[in-house]
Amino acid sequence: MNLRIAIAQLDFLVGDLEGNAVRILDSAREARDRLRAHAVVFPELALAGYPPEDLILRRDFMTQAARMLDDIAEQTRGIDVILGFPENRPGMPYNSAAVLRDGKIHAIYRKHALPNYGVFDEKRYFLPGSEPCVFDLHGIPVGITICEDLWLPGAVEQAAEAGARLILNINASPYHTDKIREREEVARERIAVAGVPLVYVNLIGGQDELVFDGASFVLDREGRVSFRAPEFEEALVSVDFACGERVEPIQGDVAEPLPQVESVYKALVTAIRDYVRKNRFEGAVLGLSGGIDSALTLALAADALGADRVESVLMPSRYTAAMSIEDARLEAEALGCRYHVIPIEPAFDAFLGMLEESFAGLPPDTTEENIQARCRGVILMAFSNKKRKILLTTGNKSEMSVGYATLYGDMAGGFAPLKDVPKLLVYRLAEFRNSLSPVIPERVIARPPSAELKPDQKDEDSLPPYSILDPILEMYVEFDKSVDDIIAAGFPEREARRVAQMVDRNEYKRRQAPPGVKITRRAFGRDRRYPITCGYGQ
Ligand SMILES: Nc1ncnc2c1ncn2[C@@H]1O[C@H](COP(=O)(O)OP(=O)(O)OC[C@H]2O[C@@H]([n+]3cccc(C(=O)O)c3)[C@H](O)[C@@H]2O)[C@@H](O)[C@H]1O
Ligand SMILES: Nc1ncnc2c1ncn2[C@@H]1O[C@H](COP(=O)(O)OP(=O)(O)OP(=O)(O)O)[C@@H](O)[C@H]1O
Ligand SMILES: NC(=O)CC[C@H](N)C(=O)O
Repeated sequence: MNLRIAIAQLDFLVGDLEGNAVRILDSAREARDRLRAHAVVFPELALAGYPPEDLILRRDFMTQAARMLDDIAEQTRGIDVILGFPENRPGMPYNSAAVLRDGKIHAIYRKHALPNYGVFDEKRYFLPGSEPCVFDLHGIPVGITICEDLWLPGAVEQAAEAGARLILNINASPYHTDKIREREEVARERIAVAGVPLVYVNLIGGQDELVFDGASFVLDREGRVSFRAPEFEEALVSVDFACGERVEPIQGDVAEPLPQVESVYKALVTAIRDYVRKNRFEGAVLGLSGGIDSALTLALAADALGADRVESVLMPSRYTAAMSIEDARLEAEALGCRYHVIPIEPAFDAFLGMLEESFAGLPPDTTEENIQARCRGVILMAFSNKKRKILLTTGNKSEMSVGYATLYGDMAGGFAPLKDVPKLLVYRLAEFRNSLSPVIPERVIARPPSAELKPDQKDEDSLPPYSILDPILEMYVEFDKSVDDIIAAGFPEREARRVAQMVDRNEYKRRQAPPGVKITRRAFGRDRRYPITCGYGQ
């Protein structure tokens, strides 16, 4: 006998209980009628979206979630529906999975392992379950587990001991580079002990600082991948199991993991697209300088939203090189995005005039540089207000780490696509995008980066070269290494200490920065929470 299971690798909008319920019912019908599946499996907390955060603390939200689950169950016929939902037991919320069958809730599993590190806060919201859930699916005992349950010994083995011959693990596992390999490795470790095949169903789509990449998969009992869904695409697909003495997955399509730079590019595109769509913006606007950060951000936005929904503004000052304006024009034209040219000199002059008397006798310094960045911020926010387009900031992770950006200037905006992308990766992403079609002039990639806020300014006047800065930052921010560790790894003491100091001192800036999407092991934002006011430092 064969068992057919549909994997629903779909995007659910956080908080949209009604919309998500409709998607679940529509997909269940499609899985039953088109795919002829015995069961359809949705991701973790599909009904609520992930992560629902403090919505879980609201009684009205939890009551409505319970009502929607009953509604879905009532309308479920001819197929088993397995889905994640927030369980409403007064004072005792659980992160649960339900098996819906023939108009009823047939079984419930409560997640055992609640992740409470990195971007996860599940202990703030949920109590841990302790019981296994094994149900009969067309004569096969099937166990359910939820996401983190796979990352620790316990729940999967317990389900197998309770008789499960197949595990369905439902997930909301966010992307970072190399995550597919990590997931499949832990899954392999678990089933090596449990000795049963496993179906892993992941969420897809962008949600604030997170992006979910899908890449759902099936492992046979030996840990071989017999199916893998594509990354960053919705999919409703079936996988078959031959059920004799053993339950064996039948070989299906195995999507190859994308090369790293391409997967980051897709993650950023997905994050921008979903942030704009889910927050109902008409499109996006950004300042286009002729530098690489804004060039890449424009390409990402155009790929995410379509060129006709993205506008750019070129705002030359007295320090802007003619080449920069020319390159910015070429970038907008190559992508087919509308652009406006608005010199900032009149506003800059007006501000200097207004401050002249108060600042008499004080030498020019970064104050004047910052006024230029803030003139641009005012203009860009006007575009955002008038056109209902989100303002994308262009700062990358290297700059955000060391505070090389102006508060209320180039940091003004609503979403920061490159916030977790180190500068050296910005270059690789630009080259990758150009390999699809040339949209960023080669000299923009080749030229040394400059903020163009004073004559002949180069980033390297204020910062170590990115070839030194980025690896130091990776050690300090992503791997929590000490300055001594960094020096021991061969970096100059002066640079190591200076970089660590800049990172520590600029927490206040990052706390005021717009959200951006996590693509590395450790991003700024909910993934790295340091005090602003802090007596510990280098
Ligand atoms: N602990 C704290 N908590 C809260 N606020 C704090 C603070 N410490 C300073 N501040 C405030 O922050 C101000 C300093 O920050 P801010 O006004 O931003 O100015 P600041 O960091 O001094 O200057 C901006 C830097 O970014 C560079 N930049 C600007 C624009 C673009 C780029 C680029 O690469 O694209 C680079 C620019 O060359 C300059 O080095 C202080 O005057 C004070 O008001
Ligand atoms: N002349 C300009 N016209 C329009 N926007 C500008 C201009 N100068 C700066 N900006 C905005 O401020 C941001 C920060 O400036 P900055 O020069 O640091 O970045 P960049 O030019 O994109 O890249 P790079 O850091 O490589 O120079 C730009 O990305 C852009 O959004
Ligand atoms: N939602 C979860 O339990 C996710 C935790 C898990 N370690 C992951 O990132 O895949």
